[in-house]
Amino acid sequence: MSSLTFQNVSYQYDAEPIDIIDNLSFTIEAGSFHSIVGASGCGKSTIFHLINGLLRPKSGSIRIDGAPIGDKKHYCGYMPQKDLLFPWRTVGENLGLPLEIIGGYTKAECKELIADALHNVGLDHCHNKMPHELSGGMRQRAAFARTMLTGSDLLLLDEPFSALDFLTGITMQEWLLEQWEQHKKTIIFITHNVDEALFLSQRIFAVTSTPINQLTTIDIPNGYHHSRESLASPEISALRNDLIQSLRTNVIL
Ligand SMILES: Nc1ncnc2c1ncn2[C@@H]1O[C@H](COP(=O)(O)OP(=O)(O)OP(=O)(O)O)[C@@H](O)[C@H]1O
Repeated sequence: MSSLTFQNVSYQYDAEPIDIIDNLSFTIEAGSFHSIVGASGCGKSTIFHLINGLLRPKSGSIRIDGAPIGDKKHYCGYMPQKDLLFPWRTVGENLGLPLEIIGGYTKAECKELIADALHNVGLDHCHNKMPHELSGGMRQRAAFARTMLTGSDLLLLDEPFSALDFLTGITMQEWLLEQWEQHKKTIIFITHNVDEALFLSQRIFAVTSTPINQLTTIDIPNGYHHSRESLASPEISALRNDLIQSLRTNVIL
């Protein structure tokens, strides 16, 4: 399991004269489920790109288990909003990608790892299918399986269910919780959807300032059952109202 620490991190895009992230510090404990919720364009994906190394902070440090990310390899799996399965590869071949990147696996080992990963997400029968033959929910499960095959303990999930219809979306939320409970990964989940964050998370980081110089922390009470019924409880309803109120102060129109 991996913990993550941002220490005084700042970032601005070269094309933009202003900071997107300004002296931001926070910690995420190993094995936890955090959501980041915030208005469109506030910098949530930028935080992910700083964690996965696509962007480098202008100042400050990002550490995994206490070590700078520059010293680490294959420390996180990243699942973007669009599944980005390669349309010319079968589902099985798509899942094999992270194994090819990491290297060192025999053909037989790859075959077994891919078969296990497909089984884990309920897609045993899809190994030889092309991505366009899958439904939206199946594609997201395949993309999640591919992210799991990075072998990383830290998973960054960027709005993975936002393009799905409502019922598929809530089914996928329940499925993701089961995956988290089973595999004990550290998950950071970006969403615009307040109820999705309340349903899934142990802690929510709300982006309530631009540039992002702090994250407003909302802790979900211990003993919360992560069920649809609990979402309607007075305690969670009060949290929902607080969260919406604080997010509204930062809407960029
Ligand atoms: N490559 C880039 N070059 C310049 N500016 C960028 C770049 N990528 C993002 N930005 C700007 O940085 C800001 C934050 O973008 P980011 O994608 O992190 O926001 P977000 O909160 O993830 O948005 P959304 O919820 O809409 O996906 C936005 O103003 C965006 O226009």
